[in-house]
Amino acid sequence: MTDPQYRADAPVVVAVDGPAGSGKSSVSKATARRLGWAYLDTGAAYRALSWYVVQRRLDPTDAATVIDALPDFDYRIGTDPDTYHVFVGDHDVTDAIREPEVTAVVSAIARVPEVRSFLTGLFRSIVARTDEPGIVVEGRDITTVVCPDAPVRILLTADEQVRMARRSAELTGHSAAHVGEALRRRDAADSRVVDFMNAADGVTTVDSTDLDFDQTVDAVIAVVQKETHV
Ligand SMILES: Nc1ncnc2c1ncn2[C@@H]1O[C@H](COP(=O)(O)OP(=O)(O)OP(=O)(O)O)[C@@H](O)[C@H]1O
Ligand SMILES: Nc1ccn([C@@H]2O[C@H](COP(=O)(O)O)[C@@H](O)[C@H]2O)c(=O)n1
Repeated sequence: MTDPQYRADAPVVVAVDGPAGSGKSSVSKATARRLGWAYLDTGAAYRALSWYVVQRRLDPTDAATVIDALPDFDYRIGTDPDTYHVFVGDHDVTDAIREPEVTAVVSAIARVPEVRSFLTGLFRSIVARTDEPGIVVEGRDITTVVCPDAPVRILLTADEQVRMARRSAELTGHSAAHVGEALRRRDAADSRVVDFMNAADGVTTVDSTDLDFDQTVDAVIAVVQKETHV
């Protein structure tokens, strides 16, 4: 019997994983824009849930409390790379979810299995509802858990020192040492939950250590073209 979720015009999925600061969001967004496809930032959902928990003055380290918050978590995200916005209820949290207070607690929220399965379901339904011919989906477990059957699966990486330097260049008012330490700590915590440092079978590694931004987007698009002939 045909899967009821099957659509003959289902979007081509480009799954992108990688560590913090590897360029997943910016490179995936630029790739989607160049292809005229949709873009889904999955980290934004983990961040928005963290924002919601902090706003409600709940304890982000208490898994039961976080799980109890899920049914009321009213989350919406745009998938147009040019008009990308994130909402929780009526609040536009697009900028707020990038604040260091939110980033500091997101790994604790992301390690809760019930949170992961709730958000994985949400991501899959957003992908299934995409009207564009393709969608670039980026995060930590897209190539392995969320969309393991995607025709294009990429691990986007760069040396830790390079990632730290790129991240601290965009955060004014924070010391490079502090930014670097926060990035390293978050990667260490996140890698206990999912492996985004090593490419799973069939996943292509794009290492941007020695590439500039445009060269990295070109490299990702070359993988998409090779795998899908678009
Ligand atoms: N190849 C590159 N050359 C130079 N700068 C880059 C390159 N790729 C990404 N950047 C820059 O590095 C910074 C981090 O990129 P981005 O925010 O996209 O990373 P990320 O992997 O999504 O990080 P996080 O997981 O922490 O959200 C951005 O300022 C981005 O413009
Ligand atoms: N597929 C994903 C995506 C993200 N996370 C968690 O969210 C945090 C924020 O992600 P960014 O990509 O916006 O930096 C990240 O540190 C992870 O804790 C995840 O677990 N799985």
